[in-house]
Amino acid sequence: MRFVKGHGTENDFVILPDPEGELDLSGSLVAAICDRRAGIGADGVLRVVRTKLSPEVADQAGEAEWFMDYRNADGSLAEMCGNGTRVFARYLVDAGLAEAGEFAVATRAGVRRVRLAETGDVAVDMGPPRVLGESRATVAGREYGGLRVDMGNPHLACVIGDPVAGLDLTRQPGFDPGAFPHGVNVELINAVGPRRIVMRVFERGSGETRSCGTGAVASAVAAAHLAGETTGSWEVEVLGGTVTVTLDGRTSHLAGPAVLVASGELSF
Ligand SMILES: N[C@@H](CCC[C@H](N)C(=O)O)C(=O)O
Repeated sequence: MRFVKGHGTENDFVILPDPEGELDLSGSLVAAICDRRAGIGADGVLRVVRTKLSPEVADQAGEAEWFMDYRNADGSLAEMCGNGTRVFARYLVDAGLAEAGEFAVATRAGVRRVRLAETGDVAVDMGPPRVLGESRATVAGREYGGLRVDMGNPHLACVIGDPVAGLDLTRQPGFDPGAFPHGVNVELINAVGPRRIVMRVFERGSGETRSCGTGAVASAVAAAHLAGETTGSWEVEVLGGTVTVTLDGRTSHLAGPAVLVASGELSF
């Protein structure tokens, strides 16, 4: 099985080209590939398959030729992955499957438009964030209030007003299962300057990761909400670098580096 490895601000993925949809990608195979000692190691898998051959998103085939079939490191499915979409776009162009410039990608959360800049950055229109109210997360016995933000996938974005570096995110933060029946990605955020925030994230299905695109947008939305703003650009510092989130009142954009670092043959 061919694979390519890539990352967006160190949110890393194993890309599996499967244009004709022939791969039987079980949850246990995904978990084995993502294992950082016995496998390649990654936060998730991006299967590259033609949209028209994927019944769950075939209605997007008129707009997007390729479907980003995203799986978390534990093998679970997720609706959307912001950094994954950017790395997926980089792969499509490098593999000659899409023309550089602007094009659409199918995801479980709907069509997302991506744009490759000459600088090497990849930007994606992430769609309108939906703010669903407030909730609470518990980290190492301490409760934090946060905003529930739906980015196609569920987020609880908590601006904690303190540095996030020392937080223990080795375990899943506590959350209200009534508010998040399918689990949640939890962001802990500190505002460090005008429209500049530092974020750490515990991802549903992957644990703490060094970046999360949907989480960065949810975090910018939470910081904006607290500041009484609805539009503007936020620099979001994550463990793996910095991404830029732009909110325009209608939709949201995520931009940052997306690179491919290796390719090879899997013997699973
Ligand atoms: N890292 C991703 C989000 C991946 C999915 C998430 N773990 C979930 O289960 O919703 C991103 O960059 O958005």
